[in-house]
Amino acid sequence: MSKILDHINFPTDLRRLSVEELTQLAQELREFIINIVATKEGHLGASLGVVELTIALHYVFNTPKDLLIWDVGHQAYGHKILTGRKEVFHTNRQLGGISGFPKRSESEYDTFGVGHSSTSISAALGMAIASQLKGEDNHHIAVIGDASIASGMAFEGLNHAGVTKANLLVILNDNAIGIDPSVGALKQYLTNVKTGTQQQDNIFEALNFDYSGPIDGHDLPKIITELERLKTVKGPKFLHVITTKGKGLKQAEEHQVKYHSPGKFNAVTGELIIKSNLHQPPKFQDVFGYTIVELAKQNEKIIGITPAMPTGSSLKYMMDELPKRAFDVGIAEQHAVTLAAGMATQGLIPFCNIYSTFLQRAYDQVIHDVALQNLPVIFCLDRAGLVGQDGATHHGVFDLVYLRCIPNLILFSPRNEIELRNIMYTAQLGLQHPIAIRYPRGRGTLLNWEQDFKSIAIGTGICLKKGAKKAVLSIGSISENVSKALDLMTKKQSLEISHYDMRFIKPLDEKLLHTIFETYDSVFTIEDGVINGGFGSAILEFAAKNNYKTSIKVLGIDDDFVHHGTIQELQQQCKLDPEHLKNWFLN
Ligand SMILES: Cc1ncc(C[n+]2csc(CCOP(=O)(O)OP(=O)(O)O)c2C)c(N)n1
Ligand SMILES: CC(=O)[C@@H](O)[C@H](O)COP(=O)(O)O
Ligand SMILES: [Mg+2]
Repeated sequence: MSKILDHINFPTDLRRLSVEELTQLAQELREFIINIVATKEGHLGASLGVVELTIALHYVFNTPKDLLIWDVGHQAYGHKILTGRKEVFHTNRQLGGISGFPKRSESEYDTFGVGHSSTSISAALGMAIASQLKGEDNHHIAVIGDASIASGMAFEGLNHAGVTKANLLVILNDNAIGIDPSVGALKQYLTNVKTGTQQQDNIFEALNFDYSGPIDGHDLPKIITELERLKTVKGPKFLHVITTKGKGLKQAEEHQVKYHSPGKFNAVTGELIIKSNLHQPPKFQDVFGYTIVELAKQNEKIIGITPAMPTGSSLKYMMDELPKRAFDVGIAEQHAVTLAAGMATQGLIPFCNIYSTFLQRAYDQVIHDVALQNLPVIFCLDRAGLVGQDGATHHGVFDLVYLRCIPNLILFSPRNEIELRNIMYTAQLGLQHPIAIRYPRGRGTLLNWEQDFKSIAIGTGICLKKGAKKAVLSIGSISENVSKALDLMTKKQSLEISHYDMRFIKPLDEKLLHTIFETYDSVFTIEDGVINGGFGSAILEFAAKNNYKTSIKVLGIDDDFVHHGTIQELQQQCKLDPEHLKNWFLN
């Protein structure tokens, strides 16, 4: 039987349908998303939850003239499929395929590039003010989730919008969960609104928004009627919509955390296709999670902090075992950093775990609140380096550069699980400075990683392999590719090359560097971050300062954004895979 979706490529097509047909389309769109995500992987629950809302928005509003902005954008799969990308949706997040997030270069319907949360209200307000100034009468709609609206940036946008006459509609997609359960007082407020037990004034009305809702976000006719009404209301408007994350797939509704981004699953039954963990090295995240619990049981000053990523970072283990000492503060990176700083002033030892890419949002807090006051906060920067399919918005490739320039901050990158454990151990023994420990997404290399702790002397690198002529200096887990590159060489070739794991980008092991520059004809540096200002730059600066004339080749990520693909594919693209490294070292 022919499907309605077969005939829908753009919103103009769906605007010809009856409301009954739209309901059928919603069913088909869900199936389409499920079928493709089941094999290609990606974010699932969020897109399933907004199927009706997506259809209603494109039905009622004149997109792309009316500007629609999806916050984070992980929920925009339906939007992509209905705006010209149905035929290429199977390439979602794959190398050379479409992005998992809205992206301006991909479609005129993607009005704003997203990936990091809570930007939609500011962006939509900016567009609305621009339209006003240009004398245009189009609509501007920000769709934001209940976890994302609790972030500082979103509040800043609401605060400004409320004193404008901008033609702005903020739609709160409230499914009462982020990746993990939503947290905080605003979440409680929204629950009270939903259950009718809210006693105080409506927050959004108090901020001068025309508030409506809460309405059932799966009731298509109701949403359409409400959006039609809102189209006629002037100034800033706020619609509160209640949805179910994972709607339409039983397992995704019942296990919303897991099905946020479930990996491969059976499209018919919803069952996950689970890869065995047996005889596999652990994920760095789990090493962090188990180690912090182990250390915290011995040292009562240790605190764990995550801004909204307890499952992803594995801080969840500590939250389960030591709930009074582990905090999920919601999507609030800036707050997480300054909260840690406050705790450190009182003698606590905060481990503040933040994805490298999301720490970008708390840069001033790292400098002003932590480093300037030299407070011994321990930053654990997860997802450092290339992260894979999330792509350009999420790669943690800038941290070495943006952290290296900050006085007082120690910067370390473990090459393996044991080094991660040992630096965590060392850090909680009592450092005189803050430290950032950056490690990658995914598995390490060791099966026997649960060894007794040994402290690491700050500012020391180590030699992993001795050779005669050339020295390769690596930082962090990319060291594994260097070892593999050496394995690809003939014995004679490999005998020429030494390999050092410098471990600390700051302070550099200057004693070791003097030995290296006095010994070898040429030096290679390698890092899984951008090279303009990172580890290689630090080595170049050292060599220049000390008048070494040795040839230095800096390997890493060029001055460009890296898009999506598997980590292996992207390493090849950046010429950081073992084969390319071998060629660099031999030529
Ligand atoms: C600044 C920032 N911090 C953290 C994240 C990771 N993250 C992506 S989606 C998400 C939860 C979003 O929840 P919500 O806004 O409620 O949307 P839902 O997934 O429920 O639709 C989080 C924490 C992010 N993308 N950006
Ligand atoms: C949309 C978003 O920001 C998160 O869902 C992110 O994709 C999580 O990344 P990990 O899968 O690496 O935890
Ligand atoms: Mg939510």
